[in-house]
Amino acid sequence: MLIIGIAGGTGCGKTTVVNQIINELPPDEVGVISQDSYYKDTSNLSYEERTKINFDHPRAIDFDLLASHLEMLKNGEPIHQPVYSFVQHNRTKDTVLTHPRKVMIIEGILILTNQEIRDMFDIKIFVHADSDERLIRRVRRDINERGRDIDEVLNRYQTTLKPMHQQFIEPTKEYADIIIPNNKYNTVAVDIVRTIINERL
Ligand SMILES: Nc1ncnc2c1ncn2[C@@H]1O[C@H](COP(=O)(O)OP(=O)(O)O)[C@@H](O)[C@H]1O
Ligand SMILES: O=c1ccn([C@@H]2O[C@H](COP(=O)(O)O)[C@@H](O)[C@H]2O)c(=O)[nH]1
Repeated sequence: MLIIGIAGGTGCGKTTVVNQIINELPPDEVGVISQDSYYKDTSNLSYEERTKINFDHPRAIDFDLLASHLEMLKNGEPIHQPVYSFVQHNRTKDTVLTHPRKVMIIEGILILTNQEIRDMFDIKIFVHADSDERLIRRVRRDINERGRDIDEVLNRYQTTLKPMHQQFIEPTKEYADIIIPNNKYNTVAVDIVRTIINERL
């Protein structure tokens, strides 16, 4: 199994890059796991309390569960990947049965911050987009797809996203084997990653 980790700040285009990579690959040979699925279960908190959680700090992520799931996949066992709701700020009761594939892609803002997870990756990729570009994309996406308003997105950006990005996410760029510049759509970089995967397949 080839395990690829794709990190980068919110809105840099991780999900888009992953979709471009897997688009022309055989679906039964590639699997995707999102770090977002591994936000800790916070059902013990009220909705109001959950809105105050710092979702951009490594402690928000259940890395133990993610590590054990990756271990299971490596051993050829399927996992029940949790499903997260950005509207409820919590895990749902659903899970997605995820089978081991020849290539597993794990994407998320914080996945390179955890050494145990980092050491499981055969290839580490960091997607870079400038912070103004990421903020513009985040505003659009959170309002259109995640039920937020402009004040919520901008407040969260100033108080949490920006400092957490500087403290935890940007420094993990140094662990990357490949850095993909993604201020514009980068088909060349996507083709290179696809070629590497095809060689393995
Ligand atoms: N290179 C790009 N140029 C313009 N818009 C982009 C680019 N990459 C992604 N986007 C858009 O930006 C938003 C955030 O992208 P997404 O892939 O969800 O980022 P991430 O998963 O890193 O948060 C989406 O609406 C997506 O369509
Ligand atoms: O309940 C939640 C959980 C997380 N977030 C934000 O999501 C991004 C990470 O997702 P990307 O797709 O990589 O942007 C992170 O910055 C969290 O702040 C949220 O808004 N609500």
